[in-house]
Amino acid sequence: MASVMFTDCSSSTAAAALLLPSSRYRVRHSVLHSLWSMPLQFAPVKPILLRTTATISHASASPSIVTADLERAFSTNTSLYSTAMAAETSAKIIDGKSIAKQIRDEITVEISRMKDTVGVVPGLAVILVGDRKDSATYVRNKKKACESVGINSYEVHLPEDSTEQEVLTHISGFNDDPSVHGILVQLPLPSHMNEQNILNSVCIEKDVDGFHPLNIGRLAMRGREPLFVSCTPKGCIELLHRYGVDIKGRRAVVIGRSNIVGTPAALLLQREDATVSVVHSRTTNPEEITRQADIIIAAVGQANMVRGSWIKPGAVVIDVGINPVEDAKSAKGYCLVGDVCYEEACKIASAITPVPGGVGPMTIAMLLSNTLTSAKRMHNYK
Ligand SMILES: Nc1nc2c(c(=O)[nH]1)N[C@@H](CN(C=O)c1ccc(C(=O)N[C@@H](CCC(=O)O)C(=O)O)cc1)CN2
Repeated sequence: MASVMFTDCSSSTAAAALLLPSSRYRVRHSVLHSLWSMPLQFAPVKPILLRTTATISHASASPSIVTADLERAFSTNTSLYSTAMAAETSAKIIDGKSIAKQIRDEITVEISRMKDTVGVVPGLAVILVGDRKDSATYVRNKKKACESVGINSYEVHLPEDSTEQEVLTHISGFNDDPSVHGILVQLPLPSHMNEQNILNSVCIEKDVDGFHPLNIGRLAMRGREPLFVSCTPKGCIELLHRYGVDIKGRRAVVIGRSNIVGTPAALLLQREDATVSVVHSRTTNPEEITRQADIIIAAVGQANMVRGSWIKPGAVVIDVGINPVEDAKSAKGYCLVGDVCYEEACKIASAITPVPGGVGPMTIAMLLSNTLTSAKRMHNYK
């Protein structure tokens, strides 16, 4: 369970203790509050280059992105570049919801082609343990997304007090089942379970979440290829590609160093030839480091932590955070905000993901993409 913050960026660290579904990738607020909220001077610098919308619509037509990890959605040698918008104009919105829809459409076509050609239908097994409402919602959305593209889904829902061994037994069954091409265990797991043991037991050929240490290890090594890249970081990079953001040679800052987002996001950016810094709860002067970045990926789980003054004019901002904040105007009494103070950032960045509707939908789209990749690989289908 997570606390609810206030929507106003200036009071972002004042938590009101209401009980709500947890935000993702949560870190200890008390540590972050003191270490991350020191004000810094604003220093204007050069904006990053973005391709124009003409290139983006070209990108939309390409189906190639779903066929291989990190494959480029479109050629990078187009000369349609423009300088980013000036600081006083609003940032371009990086629309994860619509890109995710495009990707689902591309996957639907691929799956139908594979079924018609070799008679194989990809299968995804999902294991959910416990009664967290947010996890149940994510699993439901994953099942719906599978249905929408033609992937078979198999769900095991275990009670909160299940044993680790029960989870391992189900994983072992799915590891041996040829109709299952992808296995995922919804996180977080109940605290009495050893997450590491459980994630290690998913066979790497079916590790569509990309959480197995061998897949993460391969991602970290030059000359090695992971079989799968975890879905949220992969979705972040996919958004940058599809919006024509140059990564090569750029300075990137990843805020947060979790195993499932921050660390793989930093590794992916490095593979794309960015110069990468990771800012975390023990970083001194996080604002100063972040303000040098052309590309920022914020994945820390603290509402509105990244203020406008942290952002270099023209930078591209990918906000992974999904944090509930108090909102009297909403029927639910809360709304979702990111780790970045959107109202400030959109005046300074050249492009930014919204929350909701940014990275979140991409996580599920990338899961579908990984499941398709897995089925193709197992059946040697191009
Ligand atoms: N096994 C895994 N566990 C978890 C993962 C994961 O990738 N694999 N990631 C998160 C949760 N998650 C998927 O599992 C996820 C979170 C959020 C969204 C999403 O679409 N968010 C929407 C807003 C949703 C809302 O209204 O509540 C958005 O940002 O627009 C999708 C998937 C932790 N666990």
